[in-house]
Amino acid sequence: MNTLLDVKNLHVQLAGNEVLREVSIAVQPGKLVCLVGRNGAGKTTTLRTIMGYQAAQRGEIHWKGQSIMGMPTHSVAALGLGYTPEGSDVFGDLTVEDNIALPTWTRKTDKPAAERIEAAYAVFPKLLTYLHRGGHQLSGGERKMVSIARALALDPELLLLDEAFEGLSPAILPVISDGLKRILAQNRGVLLAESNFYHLPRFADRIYVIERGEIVFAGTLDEVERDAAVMKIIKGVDEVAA
Ligand SMILES: Nc1ncnc2c1ncn2[C@@H]1O[C@H](COP(=O)(O)OP(=O)(O)OP(=O)(O)O)[C@@H](O)[C@H]1O
Repeated sequence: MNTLLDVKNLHVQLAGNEVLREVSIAVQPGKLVCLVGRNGAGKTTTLRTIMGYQAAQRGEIHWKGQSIMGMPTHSVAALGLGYTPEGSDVFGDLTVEDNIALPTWTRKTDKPAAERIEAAYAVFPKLLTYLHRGGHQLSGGERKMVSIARALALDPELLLLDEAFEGLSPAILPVISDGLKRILAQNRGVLLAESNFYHLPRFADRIYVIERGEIVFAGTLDEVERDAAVMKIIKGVDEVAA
């Protein structure tokens, strides 16, 4: 299967500290790849470096075989990488409808805007029931759905998602999880950074565990669960995140 994103041996220094060391991650179309690690392990830095917000000292980042290392963020996004940062970046003064339409004004693709917007609502159909509500009037879960839908309106082939589940009420977790399934069904890849192992969807295809800037494990969810040493790290993750 074609690899969308191929990160190899990435090193990143921040304020003189080596925050990422030898980080390697691959994501294929229609696959959910999870990067799990405790707070401060390096998940956000990994996603920001891929998106070109953060420079790397060494390593390689390839998108469909082409190096994107050092490319400015707008060029990376134009290639088809969408990013939903941690926390809400929904515009409070805009309606749900306008928040989601925004990327179609700023990024033109081969697909008509209406088709891109339709694909975004297909992931979270519930958003259609409060199209005209302002961003300020949304719950945490609703804001999360809007921010993911907005990234999807860019029509990305890969979505980088930072902490999709953090701080959300238990009732909303399955809604986000179902949305992820629909994103994969649209044949988009997803790279999900998550600090709480127990939030990882069972349908995840591959798990990378990151600890102090290094990938310490890569495998399936079942394989992680069978590895006592890795589970010990993950239990620490859960204690921090709980
Ligand atoms: N701008 C910065 N300057 C210096 N150090 C930084 C900077 N940003 C992050 N760091 C450090 O880099 C390390 C990795 O941070 P990062 O935000 O990538 O972790 P994370 O796994 O995403 O954690 P969280 O879930 O808390 O966001 C941490 O030790 C953090 O303190």
